[in-house]
Amino acid sequence: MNDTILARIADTLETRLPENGGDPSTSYVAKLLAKAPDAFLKKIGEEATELVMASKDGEREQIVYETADLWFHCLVALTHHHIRPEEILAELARREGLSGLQEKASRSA
Ligand SMILES: N=c1c2ncn([C@@H]3O[C@H](COP(=O)(O)OP(=O)(O)OP(=O)(O)O)[C@@H](O)[C@H]3O)c2ncn1[C@@H]1O[C@H](COP(=O)(O)O)[C@@H](O)[C@H]1O
Repeated sequence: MNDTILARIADTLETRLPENGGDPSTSYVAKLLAKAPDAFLKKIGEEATELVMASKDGEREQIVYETADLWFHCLVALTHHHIRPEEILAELARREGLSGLQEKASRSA
């Protein structure tokens, strides 16, 4: 049983894939996936820009809202590529405690 919100949303998004019978006339996600990758890439670009603007303005509520939009559209992209959010969480866990500066230095070593 997938009990995190990201896993539950991913489960739903998988049902919207064209090969799983996703119907663009009843589902926003199926509409995006039917026109993959261009449709969701356009939305990711738009939502990222909206987050940049909200951050510039320092509007707390708007930052939360736009980040949710961006994360959601990233989940749609992952669904298209058959990548589960758990893989992203595992990658973040792998990086936990490793300073970005340290990691960058190790690349040039
Ligand atoms: N979390 C979301 C979610 N967040 C945002 N959105 C939609 O993403 C779109 C964001 O686009 P904008 O804010 O730019 O609004 P817009 O201008 O109307 O959008 P466009 O027509 O330009 O694409 C809106 O239509 C939102 O409703 C979402 N749509 C769906 N979900 C999840 O996905 C599930 C499946 O959705 P359907 O496939 O539509 O049933 C839902 O049950 C939710 O859990």
